[in-house]
Amino acid sequence: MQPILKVQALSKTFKIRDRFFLRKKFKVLEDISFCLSKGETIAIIGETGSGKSTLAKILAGAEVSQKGQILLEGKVIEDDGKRKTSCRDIRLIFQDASKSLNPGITIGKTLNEILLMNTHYDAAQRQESIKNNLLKVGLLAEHQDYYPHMFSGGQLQRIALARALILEPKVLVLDEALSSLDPSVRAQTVNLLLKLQQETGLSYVLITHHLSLVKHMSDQTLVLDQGKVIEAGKTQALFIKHKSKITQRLLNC
Ligand SMILES: Nc1ncnc2c1ncn2[C@@H]1O[C@H](COP(=O)(O)OP(=O)(O)OP(=O)(O)O)[C@@H](O)[C@H]1O
Repeated sequence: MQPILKVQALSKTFKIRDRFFLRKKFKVLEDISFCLSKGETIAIIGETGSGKSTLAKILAGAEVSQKGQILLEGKVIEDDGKRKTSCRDIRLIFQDASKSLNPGITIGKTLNEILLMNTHYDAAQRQESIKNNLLKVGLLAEHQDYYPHMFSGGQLQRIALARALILEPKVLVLDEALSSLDPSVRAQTVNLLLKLQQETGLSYVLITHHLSLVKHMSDQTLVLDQGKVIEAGKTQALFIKHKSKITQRLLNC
């Protein structure tokens, strides 16, 4: 079966200045490759600074790579640093949902603007889509009239999810998206994500420091160290048998 997402030899270099203000190149990702099937989850783990968030941003089109390809359903969407299509099929959710919401406008308006910019829906269709998406993530239709400060942390993460889902993406990239939630809200959100995955065949790229989430949610796991893949495989197998000391250290956390 053709993978929904295929990443081939993706590399990224940042230009930085060292302490003597000299220009230096810093390789943050080197030759990253993986495949993700429809309805599957891949976890990306690694020590701090290993390049996980940079990879998440590149996948979602918020940052560009320098080399390598990203293919979605067999079609090249990024080729050696050139993004070919819009990023509505791969959506990113990060840790603090409130930071990405405009505090001055209601949730309904935020969702409506996304639909206005990305679809040809008329007003009635947009209203229907907003209502359905809020219900899909376990919120109420009335919540569209609320402002971001009127929600709890868990509800804000659900809004981030509704905002990501409203354009019917194929892949969701969850960059520590569940980390700031307290354990019971996190468990509810995980169940919601798994239910959505079962119902719609969504695929997830899960970036997290929480090993219990990796075990519970992911089919395969990729271990990054200093921008390189040092180990990859089926999650269950990787937890039982791994070769690298870094993986050992991460799994013992
Ligand atoms: N825009 C940038 N310019 C220069 N260096 C950057 C930039 N963004 C990230 N980096 C560097 O790239 C490296 C990887 O950062 P990244 O945020 O991808 O790591 P991470 O694995 O997500 O870390 P964490 O687990 O702490 O979130 C870090 O050394 C970081 O300082």
